[in-house]
Amino acid sequence: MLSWSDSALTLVQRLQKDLIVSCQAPAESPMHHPAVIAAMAQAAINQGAVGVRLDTPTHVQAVRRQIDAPIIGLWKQQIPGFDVYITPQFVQAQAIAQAGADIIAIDATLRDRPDGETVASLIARIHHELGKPVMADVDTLEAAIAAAQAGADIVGTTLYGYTAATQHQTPPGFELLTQMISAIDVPIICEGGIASPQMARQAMDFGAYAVVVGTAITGVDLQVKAYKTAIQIGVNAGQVLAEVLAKKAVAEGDRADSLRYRFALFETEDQSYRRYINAKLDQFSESCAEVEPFFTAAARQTQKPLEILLLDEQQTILGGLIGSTSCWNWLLIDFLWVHEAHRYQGYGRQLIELAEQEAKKRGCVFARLGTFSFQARGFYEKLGYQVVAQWDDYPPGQTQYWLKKPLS
Ligand SMILES: CC(=O)N[C@H](C=O)[C@@H](O)[C@H](O)[C@H](O)COP(=O)(O)O
Repeated sequence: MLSWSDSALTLVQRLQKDLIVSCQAPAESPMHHPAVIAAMAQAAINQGAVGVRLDTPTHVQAVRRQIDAPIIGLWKQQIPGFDVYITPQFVQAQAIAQAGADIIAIDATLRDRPDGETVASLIARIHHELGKPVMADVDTLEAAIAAAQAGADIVGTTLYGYTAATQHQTPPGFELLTQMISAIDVPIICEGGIASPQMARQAMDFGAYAVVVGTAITGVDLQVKAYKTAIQIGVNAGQVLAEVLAKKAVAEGDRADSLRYRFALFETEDQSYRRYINAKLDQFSESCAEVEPFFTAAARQTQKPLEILLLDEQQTILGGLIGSTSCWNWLLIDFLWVHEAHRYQGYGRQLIELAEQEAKKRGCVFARLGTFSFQARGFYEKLGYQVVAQWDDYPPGQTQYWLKKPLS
């Protein structure tokens, strides 16, 4: 009789040198329905995909009823206080296995995990208690090596570009893929950001064991949005032009080539001109090779709000810090306020320190903020911030200061 690890091997071998289709949809989309996911999975298998990758037990169950091909199952769950979200705990792995998945995908990044579990202990439990092979989704080479040592049956580049450690990278992670292939002896699947058949071919040429493609094949919502945005920039350009021509010019003249130009002063609530000029400048920045990865839409989408409130027992807001962590590893503090009855008790300091701690967890290396001469420059300086610029007479009679602090 075959042991479970022999049958796991046979199962993994069914994926070799071929295409796996990820059939997932955003929770708020009408596509996020078991019947729709099952139809997508069936269509993928009918066209020759060797396996599918699915989120949630309900979807795994619906697809299992229809297809025999290997299912890589996962369950995305946000656990408060933790960033790992792909099957973060054993309970989700168990539910996914019971729903009929053949391989369980887990987050195997080096980030903190709930339940005092480690990647190694989770893999061991999935192997021994559920009898299923594990696909370890990673972001870095270190995580890949650790996952392989922990007994992962497959390692995937899935989380490259999606974690603080890799937020400046844009999938597909071909470089990571090749590093993983030379460093570890476990099948490596290239997953994430494969946007065309040519890219899938490229991943195979780099030595991937198999390729998982999601959005480019089944991501109706994201694809429509991307097409729409691209078209919209053009449409806005047309609108901008029409409206510029219709506006009263504040200056006009003749160019050397005898074409007329005009400058139109806009006073409008409409944000489309602002967005248009912004998008054009971003296009320029993306075209500068040395900074291109920092300006891609995917990189900029990694900017995350960071908001901390100080509340009393009745949940009344006594203070707060509002900011964000930028995609370029900076903590940006926009506002800090503490109710006047509660000042000078260390709450402001705590808000800043908590924000810095969280920002460091997200990989930030600097913090920046602005303050006015009538506000709290001394307070920030005591916390290690240094003035790097100032605007005098802004507002009249006052000065605005910009301060910076290294977070290391
Ligand atoms: C990062 C993350 O949460 N990835 C998820 C993992 O299951 C899915 O949302 C992706 O669609 C899947 O990895 C396939 O990638 P792409 O859709 O780029 O082909």
